[in-house]
This record gives sequence, structure tokens and C-alpha cells, in this order.
Amino acid sequence: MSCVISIAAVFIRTEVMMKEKPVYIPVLEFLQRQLQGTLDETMTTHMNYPTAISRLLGFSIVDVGEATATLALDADPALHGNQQGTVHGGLLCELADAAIGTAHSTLMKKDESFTSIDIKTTFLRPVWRSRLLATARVEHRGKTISHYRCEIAREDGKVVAIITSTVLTLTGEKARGR
Ligand SMILES: CC(C)(COP(=O)(O)OP(=O)(O)OC[C@H]1O[C@@H](n2cnc3c(N)ncnc32)[C@H](O)[C@@H]1OP(=O)(O)O)[C@@H](O)C(=O)NCCC(=O)NCCSC(=O)Cc1ccccc1
Repeated sequence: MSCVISIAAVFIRTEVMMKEKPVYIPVLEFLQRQLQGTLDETMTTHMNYPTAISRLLGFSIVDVGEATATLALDADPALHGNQQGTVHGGLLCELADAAIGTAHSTLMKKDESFTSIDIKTTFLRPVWRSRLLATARVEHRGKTISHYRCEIAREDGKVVAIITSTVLTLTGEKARGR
């Protein structure tokens, strides 16, 4: 009797372990599945999405492809305002950085990571209450250094900021823990 129970227990445990075994998928597939709602709970990738900072600030990915991403934010001076009552420029810069980071992460192999090494934001128009779309695209894709451009548009379609950023791809030991 106890032998039957223990065989059954081993069978159930093995089944659970098999079900829970994480299946690695590339970052781009992970993000696309997350968007489409087809991400299985066993599927994993080597970067964290949604990122903690995006959750905190209310950014969401609305489109993603190879080296490109669009993030949305419902900007509101009541939440994101500066002393003048417009949306703070630093938030727009952060939104663009998140879009660029998402775009570049789609190129990362399992042993690779990346870090931004500069970012420049040009503010063209003020923002009050509006849904913003930040679209990032790679301009030049190097083995180690890549250059990105991002445009942020208001819901009236007008571009409010243009951002350029350089991103460094890290491999092997340099990618460990980051
Ligand atoms: C004003 C200027 C910088 C230069 O303009 P100019 O060369 O003279 O050019 P122009 O006059 O052609 O205007 C261009 C466009 O702008 C529009 N517009 C301008 N004024 C108004 C208005 N009053 N209301 C509505 N729209 C206005 C204007 O209609 C036009 O758009 P359109 O073609 O008609 O559709 C403009 O580019 C701008 O506002 N950029 C955004 C700057 C920004 O938001 N920065 C981030 C926040 S700062 C921050 O958070 C940092 C901080 C840190 C620490 C503490 C505190 C703060």
C-alpha cells in the first residue's frame, strides 16, 4: 500500500516538476507573446519585463519588433508636472530611455546585456494631459556600440521630443549580474 502511494507521489512530483521547468525563449518572442497574451507561465527570458521602473511610472509596451519598440504613457501634470505645470522633461527622457532599452533588449542573446552610455533629449513642444507614444528605432547597429533615435508624440500626433542615445552591448563576464 505504502509502495503504491510513494510511486504515485513520485509520479505526481515528476509531473509537477516537468510542468514547472522553465522554457527559455528569446527576449523578442517573450515581449511579443506578453503583448499578445500568449505567454505561458513556464516561459522565461533573461531580462525582467515589465521592468520595475516602468511599473512605477505607468509605462506600457504597445508594440515591439527587432530593434524597435513603442511605449505609451498617459501623461498628466497632476501626477507628472514640474513647477510650471507642464509634464516634467525628465519623465519624457525616462520614457524614451525605456523605449530605447526595450528596443535594444530584443537583440540580446542569452549571455548578453547592455547599458546606455549617453542620452540627449530635445524638447520641441510642451506636454500637458495627453497619451504619449515613444517610438524607438536603431539608427546604427554595431557589435558593441549601437545608436538609437526615439520620437515622442502627443495624441494630436505632434512630436514633442526627439531623443538620441548610445547603447553599449555587454557580453560574457561584463554582462554578468546586470
Ligand atoms: C518654448 C520652446 C522651448 C521654444 O519655442 P520657440 O523656439 O519659441 O518655438 P515656437 O514658439 O514655434 O514653439 C514651438 C512649439 O511649442 C509650442 N508652444 C510653445 N509655447 C507654448 C505654450 N505656452 N502653450 C502651448 N504651446 C506652446 C508652439 O505652439 C509650437 O508648437 P506648434 O508648432 O504650434 O505645434 C518650445 O520648443 C517648447 O515649449 N518646448 C518644450 C519644452 C518643455 O516642455 N520641456 C520640458 C519641461 S521643462 C522641465 O521639466 C525641466 C525642469 C527641470 C527642473 C525644474 C523645472 C523644470
